[in-house]
Amino acid sequence: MVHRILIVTAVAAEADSVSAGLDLSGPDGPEHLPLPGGFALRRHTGGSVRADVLVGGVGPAAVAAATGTALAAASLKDADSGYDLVVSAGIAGGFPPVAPLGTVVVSGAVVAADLGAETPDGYLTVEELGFGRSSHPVAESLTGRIAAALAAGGLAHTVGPVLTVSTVTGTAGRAAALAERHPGAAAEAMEGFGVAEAAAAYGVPVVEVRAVSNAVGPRDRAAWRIGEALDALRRAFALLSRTDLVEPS
Ligand SMILES: O=C(O)c1cccc(C(=O)CC[C@H]2O[C@@H](n3cnc4c(=O)[nH]cnc43)[C@H](O)[C@@H]2O)c1
Repeated sequence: MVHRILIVTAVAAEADSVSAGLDLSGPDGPEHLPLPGGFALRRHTGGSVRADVLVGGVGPAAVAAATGTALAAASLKDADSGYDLVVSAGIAGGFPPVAPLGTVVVSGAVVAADLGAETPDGYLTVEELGFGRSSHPVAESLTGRIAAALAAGGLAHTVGPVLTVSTVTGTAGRAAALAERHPGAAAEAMEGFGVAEAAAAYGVPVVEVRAVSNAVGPRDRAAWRIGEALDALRRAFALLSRTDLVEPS
């Protein structure tokens, strides 16, 4: 049985790292498939895996639109075109000391960290406000398989909540507030929750895989390690392309 995986990144540089890691296509490289809305899939096929890589844009709204488009197009085509798993992938800020620079974070949960309300008594989530949801859990069986593959390849990694924010954290105060509100938070990025909402609408499991390019905290551009993070992302997907990620049904 062919396992069909949709991997969504924010920008082309992240998609390039994922594609370089996926050891699936022949010498001609991945097939390019246009989607409505100006989006496009890079289709990697090999063995029993079909992995479509999608550049979805920065932020939860842009990436939800792109992911929803890919999932809708697949669902309208035929029964074999749907996806078994959606992966939100890219670089991220890591919460020190949980997720150091250059390491990989696998989401134990995909959490919308600023989807709620500030009140004089503190922050309220959308659940506390009485509507919507702010977290998508990820099955331990899935995070366990991913973690085992990364460990087997000697790639340093952490499993923990990955926060989705619309504003990159740039102060120690906000980093501390997020860490207190989300115990064990491993990383923050800007797309996971948008990808997860689209995947949930189509009943497809989701997980986030992030490589840490910077620490969550006071803004320090000189300390960013984007090249190292993109290389860790490539190594992660090289290991994952040899791993059975889809739950047996
Ligand atoms: O200008 C800054 O201070 C700054 C710091 C970190 C990242 C950015 C970006 O514009 C990149 C956003 C892009 O990369 C992901 N990302 C990477 N690091 C973080 C982070 O610490 N917090 C949130 N997102 C991060 C994110 O998913 C976007 O796709 C600017």
